[in-house]
Amino acid sequence: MPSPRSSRERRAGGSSSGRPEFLSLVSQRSPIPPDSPSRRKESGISAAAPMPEEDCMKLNPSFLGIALSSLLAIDLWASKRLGVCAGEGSTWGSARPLMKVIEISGHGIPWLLGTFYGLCQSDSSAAREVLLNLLFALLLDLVMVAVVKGIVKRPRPTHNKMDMFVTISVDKYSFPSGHATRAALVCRFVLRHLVLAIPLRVLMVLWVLIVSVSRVMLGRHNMTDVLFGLLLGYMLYSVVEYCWLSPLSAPALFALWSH
Ligand SMILES: CC(C)=CCC/C(C)=C/COP(=O)(O)O
Repeated sequence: MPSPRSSRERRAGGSSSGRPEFLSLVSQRSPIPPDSPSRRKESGISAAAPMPEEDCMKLNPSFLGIALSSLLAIDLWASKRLGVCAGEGSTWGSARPLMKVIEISGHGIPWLLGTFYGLCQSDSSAAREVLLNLLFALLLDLVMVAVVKGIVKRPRPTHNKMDMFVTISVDKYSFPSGHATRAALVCRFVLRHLVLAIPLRVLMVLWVLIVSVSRVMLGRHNMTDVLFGLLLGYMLYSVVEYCWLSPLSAPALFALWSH
């Protein structure tokens, strides 16, 4: 009965130097190209099963790939540690009701209803213009967040309890945080278009920070979801400013709201 070693050698072409790990050394001296059919036969590698390219890439991950995976690992780890209000039994579980009030302050429904109500009640054309654009900004934000969530499909953190007030189907995904985009967008909008005293302006910025931090503390999001959300909301404001609706650019819309 042949020994396992000798049968392995026969498969490899009868020589131990035919083992694939020695091929690079052999090919330095041999005139036969390393990927020629005879070399493959010698090494026992089937011509019908070439080494998949993606396997080679896994062995040589790019610097960017390593940096991204490390960032995501740190993000998951830190977000889990910061999710101190994720459940009633969590470290800061008693602060959960307060966090949920903060959550509602950045929810789309109160902002949409409030803006719509203001629009119906306003009797100055300047106020109507600002509120109509705020309504446009809120709707644009909802659509953009839904599109990105639907494309990225990043699941919510495992420690999140899905007990949020009114959600839509894409809200099972976490990237980006809709609350963070809305808070950043509304903050830029309000600071630009409302004449507010300095303490109120500071309060507005604080509200954005509190809403953002509360998303991670509630366990709803990872930190990168919130950071990207803030960036997206900030940029969306520039789009709103660029597409600003006025009685000149959208007369039909303004005719709808004039009493
Ligand atoms: C139903 C409407 C009008 C808005 C949904 C608002 C909502 C639940 C967003 C999700 O926010 P996060 O992504 O921050 O969890």
